[in-house]
Amino acid sequence: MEKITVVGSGYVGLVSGTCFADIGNRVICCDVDPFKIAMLRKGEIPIYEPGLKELVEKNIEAERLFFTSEIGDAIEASDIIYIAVGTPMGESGEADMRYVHEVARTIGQHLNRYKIIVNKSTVPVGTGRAVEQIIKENRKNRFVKFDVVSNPEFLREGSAIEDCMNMERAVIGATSDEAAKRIAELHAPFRTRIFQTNLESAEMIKYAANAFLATKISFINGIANVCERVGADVTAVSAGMGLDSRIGGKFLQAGIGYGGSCFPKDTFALSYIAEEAGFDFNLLKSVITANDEQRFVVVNKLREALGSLQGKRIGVLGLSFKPNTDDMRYAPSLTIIPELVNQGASVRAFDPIARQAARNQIAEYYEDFGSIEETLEDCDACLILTEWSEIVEMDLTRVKELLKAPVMVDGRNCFTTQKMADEGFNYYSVGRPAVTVGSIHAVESQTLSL
Ligand SMILES: NC(=O)c1ccc[n+]([C@@H]2O[C@H](COP(=O)([O-])OP(=O)(O)OC[C@H]3O[C@@H](n4cnc5c(N)ncnc54)[C@H](O)[C@@H]3O)[C@@H](O)[C@H]2O)c1
Ligand SMILES: O=c1ccn([C@@H]2O[C@H](COP(=O)(O)OP(=O)(O)O[C@H]3O[C@H](CO)[C@@H](O)[C@H](O)[C@H]3O)[C@@H](O)[C@H]2O)c(=O)[nH]1
Repeated sequence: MEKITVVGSGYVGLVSGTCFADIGNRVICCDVDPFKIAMLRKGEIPIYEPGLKELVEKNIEAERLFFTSEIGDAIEASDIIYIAVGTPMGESGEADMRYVHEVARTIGQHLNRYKIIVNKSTVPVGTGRAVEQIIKENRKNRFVKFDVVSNPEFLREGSAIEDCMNMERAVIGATSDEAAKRIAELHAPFRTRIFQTNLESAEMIKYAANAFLATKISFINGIANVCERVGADVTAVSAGMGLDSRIGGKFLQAGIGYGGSCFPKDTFALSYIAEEAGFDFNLLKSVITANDEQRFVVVNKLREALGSLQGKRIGVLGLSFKPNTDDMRYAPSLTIIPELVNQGASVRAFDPIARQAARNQIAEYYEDFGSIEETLEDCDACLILTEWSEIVEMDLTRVKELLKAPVMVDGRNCFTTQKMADEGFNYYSVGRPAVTVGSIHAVESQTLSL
């Protein structure tokens, strides 16, 4: 049993802190946000993450999980201190390190005995060394020792508990073998592979992994755009590609590009790191540009399907950057909805969970509704931006009745083209032949014969 303090109780800190508690450790999660801590103490979860509430409650009851905004006290009480604060995108694309540095100062000031400081936030190479230096400069007693370890996090929002409990690997970068061994042992109950390396490589692995996944997505979106123009079907193409184990079938779903709190900022940060180091990472820059452009594919399809967006009413289904999360950071909807409005459309929108979070960001651009039915009533077209299960499973016959005309643009390829042809929709998805019925023949790609 280790005594662990996790500084930062957001998506990563709260989930990993809870999972560390669940495998038998005594964990204090702390945060500068007193409202978050007050909620957590009552067993209320400030974010939407499936299964998290139950696991937090279980570990509070078992007296393994505690919450506080007294960060100094929490640091003094533990032997392993995890840093899990945000590293958002700075003004020039760089990772904004102010929160990590602030935590390092606080740790230095409260270094009352030997501790291992573990960085879980996604940080540029050199951060471990910088954290070490800041702690040294701030510790009151220079004889108190400590070690710094990098242990980047790979969980995905929406399946965070599952990803943490069954992690594919734990990357541990350290300058001290002893400290690395202790963090490896902490992970033993997860029965995962441990990959031990130096601080710098561990920090780089996180950015490289995210940039590679982002590259896969931009690549398949590029292939999808070609597929549309030559009459191929990207779903078949990615399935066929994925059968080659050197390629793998995961992360080859074409759509409206990646969003979320990680890929957009981490690709920018890596591009910035490369530039600072004297390397112009053109491939990565193209991945970013391709992703930005991919958002507009669905706007163009809608405009082509409807002739013009001027005066048209569009029913948007899904606002979060992916299903099973309320996170709106860099969600494609934040770009797409204002663009629809700029082109003269009015927007009605629905999201089962991210409704409030979305409203906080772009409320002036759309009206939001509590159900798919209310949203789509009398709309000129339906636009799918997130593949929430209730959207994928919606009653298409009813959808057709609600819409003025059966026009659907699907940014997530939720339905087979055959199904949509059978249902009688004019259906435009990404990288697949358009399905048209009646008089609307707007998209360049092939029409499915009915
Ligand atoms: N969200 C993910 O899916 C994910 C996955 C892997 C890695 N990461 C990385 O993990 C880090 C955290 O991401 P997140 O999504 O959990 O962020 P978040 O914004 O959800 O949470 C960060 C928390 O840190 C708190 N905080 C800020 N400064 C603090 C301080 N000085 N002391 C105590 N608390 C402080 C904030 O109040 C906030 O609650 C980032 O570097 C991110 O890139 C995120
Ligand atoms: O084939 C795919 C897979 C994903 N996406 C999109 O890519 C984005 C990111 O998806 P996902 O990776 O599932 O979500 P995140 O929760 O952002 O997780 C990523 O970012 C985290 C933060 O760094 C990492 O820890 C995870 O390993 C990494 O998958 C979303 O907008 C998805 O819609 C696609 O368009 N096509």
